Amino acid sequence: MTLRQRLQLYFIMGSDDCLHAPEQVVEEALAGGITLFQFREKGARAHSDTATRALALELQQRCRRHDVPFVVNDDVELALAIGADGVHVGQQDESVAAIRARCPRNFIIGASAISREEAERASREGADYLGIGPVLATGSKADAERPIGLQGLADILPFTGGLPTVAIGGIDASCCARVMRTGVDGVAVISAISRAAAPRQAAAGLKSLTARQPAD
Ligand SMILES: Cc1ncc(COP(=O)(O)OP(=O)(O)O)c(N)n1
Ligand SMILES: Cc1nc(C(=O)O)sc1CCOP(=O)(O)O
Ligand SMILES: [Mg+2]
Repeated sequence: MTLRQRLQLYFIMGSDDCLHAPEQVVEEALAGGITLFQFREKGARAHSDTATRALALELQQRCRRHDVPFVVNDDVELALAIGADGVHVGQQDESVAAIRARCPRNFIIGASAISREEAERASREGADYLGIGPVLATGSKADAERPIGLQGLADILPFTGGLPTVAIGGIDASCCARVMRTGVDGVAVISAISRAAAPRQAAAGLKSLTARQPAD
């Protein structure tokens, strides 16, 4: 599967995001068909460093068993130390160029963009994919910027240098199909799966809503 295909249903999660045990939520999300996972241990109830590493290793094992790549948010050192498949960084994090210079060749580097300029820079610096948003209002990121909306998302897409893209921020089953019609390769979600009463069914529902039809 190509990275573009891997972005179809990108689940992001840390212990602070979950209604149930994180291991259980990830297991259900994997069973429901997520195609990429990002470990994002942030927030008031986030684990200590030691517990974070232990949880990362546990979740990584589960992703491996389902052949789903495991990406770490922000923490390049943790990602390299545990042999993660990649890292996702935003504008406040280490630059894509600096990470590219010190990481293995096949290491996935994802970058956030909320504007044409940020998308162009990330592409120039060697990012492998872009997370574009917030598209809609989100309750999962305390310092999120103002949402750009579906039109804002569509306006950025011509300036991604052909990189694979994923939309993020406030996406759930009610808007997923509309988001996909902008032309992104997939959606990245936290709460639509992590706070669902039944994460497996939630993931499976999103998976079918993000599936490309042959004519697309
Ligand atoms: C796929 C994806 N897109 C965007 C983000 C946001 O990254 P960032 O702006 O660095 O914010 P934090 O997630 O670090 O709070 C993401 N994590 N994943
Ligand atoms: C982690 C993150 N990054 C965003 C960005 O726009 O860069 S929005 C976001 C939170 C996404 O969570 P939910 O699916 O619950 O809205
Ligand atoms: Mg970050």
